[in-house]
Amino acid sequence: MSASIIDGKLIADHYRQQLKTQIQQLKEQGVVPGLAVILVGDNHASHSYVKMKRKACSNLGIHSELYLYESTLTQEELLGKIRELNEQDHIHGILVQLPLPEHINPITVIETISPSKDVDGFHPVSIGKMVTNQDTFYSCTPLGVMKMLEYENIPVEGKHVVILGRSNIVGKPAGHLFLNRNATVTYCHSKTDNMSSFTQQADIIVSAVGKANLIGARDIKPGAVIIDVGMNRNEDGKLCGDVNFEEVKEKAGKITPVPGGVGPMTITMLLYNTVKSAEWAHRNRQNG
Ligand SMILES: Nc1nc(=O)c2c([nH]1)NC[C@@H]1CN(c3ccc(C(=O)N[C@@H](CCC(=O)O)C(=O)O)cc3)C=[N+]21
Repeated sequence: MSASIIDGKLIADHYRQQLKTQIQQLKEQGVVPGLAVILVGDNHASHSYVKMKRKACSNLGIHSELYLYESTLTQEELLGKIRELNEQDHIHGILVQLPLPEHINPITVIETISPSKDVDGFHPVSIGKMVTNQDTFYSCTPLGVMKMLEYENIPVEGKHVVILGRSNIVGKPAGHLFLNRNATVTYCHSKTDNMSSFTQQADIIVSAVGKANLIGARDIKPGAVIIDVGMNRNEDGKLCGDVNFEEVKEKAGKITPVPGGVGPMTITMLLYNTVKSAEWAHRNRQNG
């Protein structure tokens, strides 16, 4: 029995259609959702991601502004720009593309973004609300994973979810979103002894490590749901995830490919958070 492949592009399109309707309704009330994207330096991958994000915005009718800076930009200059954008009513989301140059402290930068415009869900206020199961902006990749499972009608409550990786932007928040949905969560990371003994018990595996072929068929339970958040290049320079797809798909129940899995959902959730922010701002203004 071969796994069914979860089509991230198709699911992303489904949610983008929903967003289109919401954006239309906002526009009828005179509100255009606005996203400011800040990119510092000339990291090639960052430029290509930012391009994808802005294209997705323009396809949906979200206003986007790009602020491009040389890597010599000072931290104070960057903070100044963020403070300016915090004050602008037509900007509902501020995204500072990571990674930043060495001389800029990403924690300070993230903390300068107004929590009401933190569409990446990286601000400590957003994280605190997520951990205490309150409504807030959730980190886009973990949120995209949850929305994918929802679309596929994959049950989460009571299931054993094994998260591989504990980064602040993917692994850690993913565990909290699953916990909020009443899953039993195990985190594995670089110091975990015998990782395979955990993954073999998982109903759902979310891998966000960044190591090609980390997960093989022997590491999973038959029928398990495999969500691959890894982004690696294999020997021939092709994009691949953490999972040995060809091998694992013969044993898994459902599996996401790379590319065309979680990636398109990440961008869709950025749009989702931006629209949510515009709706909140509009409602707050109406309620004075
Ligand atoms: N402040 C900030 N917020 C981010 O959300 C953020 C960031 N910084 N820095 C970099 C990472 C990376 N990231 C991706 C988004 C979409 C795809 C994506 O759509 N990938 C496509 C393939 C793209 C390709 O072909 O190269 C896919 O998986 O199908 C990948 C990666 C957002 N990030």
